[in-house]
Amino acid sequence: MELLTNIKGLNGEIAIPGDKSISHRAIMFGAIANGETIVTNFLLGDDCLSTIQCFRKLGVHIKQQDEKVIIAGKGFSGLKEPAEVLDVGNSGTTIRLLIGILSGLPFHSILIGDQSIGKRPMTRVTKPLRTFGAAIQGRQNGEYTPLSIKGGNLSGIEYTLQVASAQVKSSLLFAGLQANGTTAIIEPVKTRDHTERMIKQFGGDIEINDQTVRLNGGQALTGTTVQVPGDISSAAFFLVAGAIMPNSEIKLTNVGLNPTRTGIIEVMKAMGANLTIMNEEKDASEPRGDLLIKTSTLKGVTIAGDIIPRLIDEIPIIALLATQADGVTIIKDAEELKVKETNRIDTVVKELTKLGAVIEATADGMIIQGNTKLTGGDVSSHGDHRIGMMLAIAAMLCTRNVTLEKKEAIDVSYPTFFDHLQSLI
Ligand SMILES: O=C(O)C1=C[C@@H](OP(=O)(O)O)[C@@H](O)[C@H](O)C1
Ligand SMILES: C=C(OP(=O)(O)O)C(=O)O
Repeated sequence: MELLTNIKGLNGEIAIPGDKSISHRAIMFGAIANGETIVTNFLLGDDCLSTIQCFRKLGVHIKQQDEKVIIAGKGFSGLKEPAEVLDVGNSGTTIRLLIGILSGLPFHSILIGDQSIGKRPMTRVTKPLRTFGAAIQGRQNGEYTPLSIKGGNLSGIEYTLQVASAQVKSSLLFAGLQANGTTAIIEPVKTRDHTERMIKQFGGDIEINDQTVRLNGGQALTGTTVQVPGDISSAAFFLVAGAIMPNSEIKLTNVGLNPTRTGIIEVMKAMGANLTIMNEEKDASEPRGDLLIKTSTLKGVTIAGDIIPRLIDEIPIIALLATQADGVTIIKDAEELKVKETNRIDTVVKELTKLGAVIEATADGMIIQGNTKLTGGDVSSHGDHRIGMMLAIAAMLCTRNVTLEKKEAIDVSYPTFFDHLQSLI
């Protein structure tokens, strides 16, 4: 598609669509709890729709009407052996969390996904889940899909995460809920805590002590109402757009502000962004508020260490932000970018370079020169939603034509992205 270029300002207000991580988990907890769960502001992205389809194949009755989803939960024991293969599409969250759920269930299931999923590492979950007692097979000893799982009879374990990953932590917590005894997960670096919050919201008991999360198996959860806040990872594209475009002022409403996700706000403020948080609701099960962003004068920073998991999905758009700041920006400790929908170090560097950015890949991140003029060219999302959206924002600063290949990838997390962008012009 031809992207919009040469834009002179963005103004208006956007209600950011539901959070992807929370939408997935709302379906999963709704399915394993007893009784009805009602989810509002559910994200209608392809990834979350894949989660719904998988749980339907596991025998769960799920009614979806636009952003409202009603799940008839019957507990873990209400899940039935699927007669068909479970297809997670492009969704890493769906597959890794589902493996944890299926590990506790006494039946056989097969999990597949798209080409990108076929390259993403699964040993990070399959190895500790085997220690719980699950039988899991797959290519390269359980590293890659297709995976086959025969679960049941789990015993709780104590496990220190080898990578900072909320998907691994959550997968093991789902297994722990079904295991005999106690499960303890130790996180060297804190990652998003939506699973822990939702266990409490569904009436479960979970102890969080510094960086150790502990729960007992055999707990019964109860269905509830989940009001999904807007996704800060989606808001990030418009935060950056508002900051780097001239004559801009954008209000983003109902954005999730869970502290394990707000690294982008801290980095933008450190870079000098004219960003204000308004109408904060701190006491909700998931904190939320509105964000106001205005055209900003920015400076380069170093982004490294414990903040990385708190902004991991925002790094492609932060790279674009850095091209418009004064000075150099260095991103370190972000090797995990290599195992996302694409190798996001390579795809960011390759595609932004085509548009005129000066950016260099390093072993664990990138080095971005600031104050660069973006020109134009033919770019591709490589099938990665976050790369596609970042390029669409970059194009608005370009002086020549920009075409985007594989724009449909954006439907994974933000199907209304282009409508929202257009509404600001
Ligand atoms: O738990 C989650 O919902 C997610 C965790 C992160 O992945 P990792 O756990 O692999 O870091 C993130 O990149 C992904 O988009 C969603
Ligand atoms: C990495 C992402 O998602 P997932 O791991 O669920 O595919 C993402 O949304 O950026």
